[in-house]
Amino acid sequence: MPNLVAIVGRPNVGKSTLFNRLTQSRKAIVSDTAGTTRDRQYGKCQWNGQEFSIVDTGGWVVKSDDIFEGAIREQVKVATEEADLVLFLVDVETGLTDWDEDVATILRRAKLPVILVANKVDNSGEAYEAAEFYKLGLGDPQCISAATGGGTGDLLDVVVATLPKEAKEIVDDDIPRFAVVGRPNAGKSSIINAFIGEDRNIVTEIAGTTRDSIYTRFNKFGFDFYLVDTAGIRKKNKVTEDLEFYSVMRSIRSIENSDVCILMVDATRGIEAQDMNIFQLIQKNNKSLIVVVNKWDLVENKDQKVIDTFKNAIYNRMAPFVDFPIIFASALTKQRIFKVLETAKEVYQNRHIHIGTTKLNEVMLPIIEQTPPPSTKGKYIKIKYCSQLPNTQIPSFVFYANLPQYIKEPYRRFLENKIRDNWSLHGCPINVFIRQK
Ligand SMILES: Nc1nc2c(ncn2[C@@H]2O[C@H](COP(=O)(O)OP(=O)(O)OP(=O)(O)O)[C@@H](O)[C@H]2O)c(=O)[nH]1
Ligand SMILES: Nc1nc2c(ncn2[C@@H]2O[C@H](COP(=O)(O)OP(=O)(O)OP(=O)(O)O)[C@@H](O)[C@H]2O)c(=O)[nH]1
Repeated sequence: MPNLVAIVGRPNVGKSTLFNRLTQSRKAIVSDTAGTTRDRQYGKCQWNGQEFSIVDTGGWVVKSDDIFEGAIREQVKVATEEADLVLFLVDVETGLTDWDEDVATILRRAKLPVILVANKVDNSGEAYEAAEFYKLGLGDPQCISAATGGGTGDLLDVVVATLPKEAKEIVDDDIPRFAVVGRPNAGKSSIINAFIGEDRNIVTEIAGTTRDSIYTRFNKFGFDFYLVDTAGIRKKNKVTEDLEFYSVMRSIRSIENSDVCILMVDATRGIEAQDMNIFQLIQKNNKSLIVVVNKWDLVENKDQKVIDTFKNAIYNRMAPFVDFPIIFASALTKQRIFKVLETAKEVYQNRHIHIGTTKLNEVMLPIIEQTPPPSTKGKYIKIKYCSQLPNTQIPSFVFYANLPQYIKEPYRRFLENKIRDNWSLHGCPINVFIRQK
C-alpha cells in the first residue's frame, strides 16, 4: 500500500508549484494571489520505482483572512496525524517568519518524519540564505527551486529513503475489499455496525502492518469480504471533524486500499462539496463505486418522484461518470443494508469481467458502422476492430483505427457508453483507448 506525504507551509511559499512538479500534473493553478489555488489536493508520485501519494494542504484552506492562519495550523495537525511524512516548505525570498516557527513547534512534537524544504533557491548563490531556517530545529533544509525543478531530485531521494518501507499486508488477494467512506456524520460507523454488529464471531480483526490500516474480514450469509479501516472510522475525533480537509485525509487510506468504495451520503443534506472531494479521490484511484443515500428513515415523502429527484441530483453532480448504483438505506433501521452488501459484491464482480474478442467485435462493429467516427479535415476514419486488454487493474478496451489522432473525446465516450449498454459494468470505471492499426 502506498505511503502518504503531506506538503505544509505558509500561503505563497510554493506548495502548489512543488505539488505540481512532483505529480507532474499541469492541472494545478499557480497564482500570485495567496490562497487562490484549487484542484491540486491529491496526486501520486513515482521515484526510483517507489510510489507514494501526495496531499497539498494548501488546497484546503477556507479563504477568509481571520481564520486563515488558524485553519492552516489545524490542517498541519491533521496532516501529522494522517500522513507518513511531512514536507515543511519555507521560502528563502521572504525568510523566516513567526508563523514558520509556530508550525515548526507543532511538527517537532509530531511522531512522523519531517523534511524541512527551503524553496525559491533559484540559483546556488541563494543557498546560503537558507541557513537561517536551521533555527527551526528540524535539521538542515533541503534547498530546492520548485519553479525550475532544481534540487527536487535530491529531495525525492531523501523522501524515498525516509518513508517507511512498504509492508505487505496479510490479506487474501481474491477476497474483495470494501471501504465505507463519506463526510463526517454521514453514518459510516453506523452502517459498519449494522454490517458486523457486535458479534465477534463473524469478524476477525487483522492488524495491518502499517499504522491505522486494519482489515476486518466478514464471512457470513454468503458474503466474504474485507472492510477496510473500520477501526479508523469507528475511532472518533470530534475536534477536527468539521474540517473538510480532515474527511479527505481520513478517506485516502481506505480508498487506496479498497476495490469497491461505499460512499455514504446523508439524505438530509444532499451532495455537498465534501462528498464531491471524496468522490474525486475514488475516481483518481480508479475504484468501483456505490452510493448509499443514508438516513432514508428521516425522509418523510419517499415517493418515486422524490427518489428520482435525488438520483438525478447525484448523477448530475458526478457526471460524466453516472453508471453506478444508488441505494436508499438506513443504517439505523437496517433498511436495505443487505442490498448494499449484495450490490457491492456485484460491482466487485463487474471489475473482473472478461469479454471475448469475438463477442466484443460482434456487438461493437455494427454499432460503429451505424455511427462511425465523424470525419475530420476530409479524412476518412475507420475503426477496424477492438479487444479487451488482459491483466489490467480495471476493464480496458482498445479500438484500433487508421487515424486514432482524429477520434475525439465525445466519440470515445460514445464507445464507452455502448460497452456499458451491452455489458454489466455498473459501478466500475473502465478505460477506452484508441490505437493505430
Ligand atoms: N522564484 C521562485 N518563485 C516560486 C518558486 N516556487 C513557487 N514560486 C512562486 O511563488 C508563488 C506562490 O506559489 P504557489 O505554488 O501558488 O504557493 P502556495 O504555497 O501553493 O500558495 P497558497 O495557494 O497560497 O497556499 C507563485 O508566484 C510561484 O510562481 C520558486 O522555486 N522560485
Ligand atoms: N435517523 C438516522 N440516523 C442515522 C442513520 N445513520 C446514522 N445516523 C446517526 O447519524 C449520526 C452520525 O452517525 P455515525 O455513524 O457516527 O457517522 P460517521 O459517518 O461514522 O461519522 P464520523 O465518525 O463523524 O465520521 C449518529 O447520531 C447516528 O445515530 C440513519 O440511517 N438514520
